[in-house]
Amino acid sequence: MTAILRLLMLLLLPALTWAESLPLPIGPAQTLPGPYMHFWEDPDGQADFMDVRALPDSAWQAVARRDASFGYSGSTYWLRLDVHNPHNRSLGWVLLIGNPLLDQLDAYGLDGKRIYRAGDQRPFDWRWVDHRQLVLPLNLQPGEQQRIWLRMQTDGSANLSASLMTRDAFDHQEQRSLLLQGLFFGALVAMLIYNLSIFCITRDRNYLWYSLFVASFTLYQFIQLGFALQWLWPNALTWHQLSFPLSSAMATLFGIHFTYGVLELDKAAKPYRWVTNTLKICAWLVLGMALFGPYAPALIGSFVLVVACAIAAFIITLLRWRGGYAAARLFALGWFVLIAASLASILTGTGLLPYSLLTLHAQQIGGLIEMTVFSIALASRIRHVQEAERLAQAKLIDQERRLRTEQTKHLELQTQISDSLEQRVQERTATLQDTLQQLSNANLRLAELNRRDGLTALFNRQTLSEELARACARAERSRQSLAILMMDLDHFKQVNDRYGHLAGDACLCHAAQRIQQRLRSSDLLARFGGEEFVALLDSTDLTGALDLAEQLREDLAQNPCIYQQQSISLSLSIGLHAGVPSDPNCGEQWLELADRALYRAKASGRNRVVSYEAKAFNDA
Ligand SMILES: Nc1nc2c(ncn2[C@@H]2O[C@H](COP(=O)(O)OP(=O)(O)OP(=O)(O)O)[C@@H](O)[C@H]2O)c(=O)[nH]1
Repeated sequence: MTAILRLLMLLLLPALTWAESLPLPIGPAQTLPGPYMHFWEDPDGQADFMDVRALPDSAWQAVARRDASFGYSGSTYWLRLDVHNPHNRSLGWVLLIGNPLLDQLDAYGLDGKRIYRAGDQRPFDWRWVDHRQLVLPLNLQPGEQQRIWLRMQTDGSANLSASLMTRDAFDHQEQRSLLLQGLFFGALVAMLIYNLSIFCITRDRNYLWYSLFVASFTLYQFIQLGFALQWLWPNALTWHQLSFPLSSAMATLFGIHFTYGVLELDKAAKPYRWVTNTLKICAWLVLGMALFGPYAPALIGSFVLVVACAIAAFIITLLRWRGGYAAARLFALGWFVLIAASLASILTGTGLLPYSLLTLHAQQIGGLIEMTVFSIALASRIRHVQEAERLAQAKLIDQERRLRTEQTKHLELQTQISDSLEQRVQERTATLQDTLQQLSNANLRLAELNRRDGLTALFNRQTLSEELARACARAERSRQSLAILMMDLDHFKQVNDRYGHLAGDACLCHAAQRIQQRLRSSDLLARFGGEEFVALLDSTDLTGALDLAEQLREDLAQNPCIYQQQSISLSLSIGLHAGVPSDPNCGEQWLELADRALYRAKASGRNRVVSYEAKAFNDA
């Protein structure tokens, strides 16, 4: 009976045990081993494998979820997993730990007594399989059951992200994964080169900040996905540890610079700049912490910074958008995607979000979308800047055109003013010249009038004196004869008395006219005073002078003055002197001699001509 019971127990034991054991999958499917796992937390991390094996079942707790995720506690976690091969052949399986940032992962029970030791704080060549993630090979014979113990210790997210699959399924998934990762990093590198090229061409610093942002984000992803330890620094473990928060903080810092520049916050209100500067300081603090501080706070600090900056950038972008900055629309979308992706990634890391391909690669997908959106936004910004430049240029051309029109108008006006000024000056000059001419003519007339007698229009006595002096000098020089006739109307007082003064004036004019018309144009006739006239005869000798004087006397005697139908008879007494002057200043003297001859004519009975002769006048 006991033997039968023992046999039954032996037969049932695998079935009972298999109830808690994970059947190894077959085909392309992969299994998440979480629900079959139990864990024991070792806060001090002091327990060794023997201690853990000796733990009672009651010490173990079921993970009870598809992935084993314990957040950022810093404890060491032991996990226990029973697997069995329910198939009739051995396929070769892989337990893939999809979190390459686990500091240490030890596995017991994989391959006899060999202990699998790996993690990103262990040299890369310790790994059994040369892979960026932690790949634990499993080989179970048909019907075989095996218990695996995993020891997980990390300062980062204690998230196992384990999945179980056949070796073939793993190889297949790996090919697909590498293709996607290649596309992902290829896209990032293309964006980096594209934006760097634009920076080199345009010298717009926003493209440099964005390029640095993309470069840091690419490095961050390269580290997070395990490529960096595999390919870049397989043995630089300390650097590898700090490089993760460092690259995250760098990406954030460059993202802040990029946002600041691209949203033109230097032109925006002060609070925008305060917020940005505070975030920059925080980014530098996290950078310092990553380089010189403990890992876990630096890592959490970098995550908090990413979320804070993404939220701040999102809000600032929205405000700028509302403020009329149209280019902010696409940036807002980019930041929103980054926030969602970062939150999903961080929440997965803390275990609050369940493990899935989407949550595992949320940051990659979000980052790629965000980078693409930013690139589009930057490209549209180029168009915006070009459009603004075109408008500014058009405005400038318009302003220049208007300026030229104004200039032309101004020039025209200036020409008009200058023309009219010139015309006015010419007119004024002409008027002035005319006035001057008139003045000169008036002066000439005045001078002429000054030389004439007002009543008879004959030369006056003053002119006679001047001309007499010139004539004497001329005659003396040329040895030509000169004659002076002094004429006086006889009994003119009686004329005045009888006919009146006006009649007397008319008689004076009549006599002047009669005498003038008998003289040559070169002779000069002047009114000497009252009813006396003097004639100055150039180149005339005594005979010629006596002859002319006689003609004058006779002419006046025969031609009375007719005044108001009255005939007024007039007679003329003439005294003369002629000869070649021996002294150029003989004028006044000769005048006196002619006057003396006139006196003699008057005394001799009037109406006669008497010539001055020295002998006859007792002057010899
Ligand atoms: N109407 C007029 N009379 C004048 C002018 N000048 C002088 N007489 C006059 O001429 C007269 C000159 O008179 P007298 O000197 O006595 O000479 P006379 O009467 O001509 O006598 P004799 O010369 O001796 O023949 C005066 O009555 C003057 O008033 C003048 O401009 N107009």
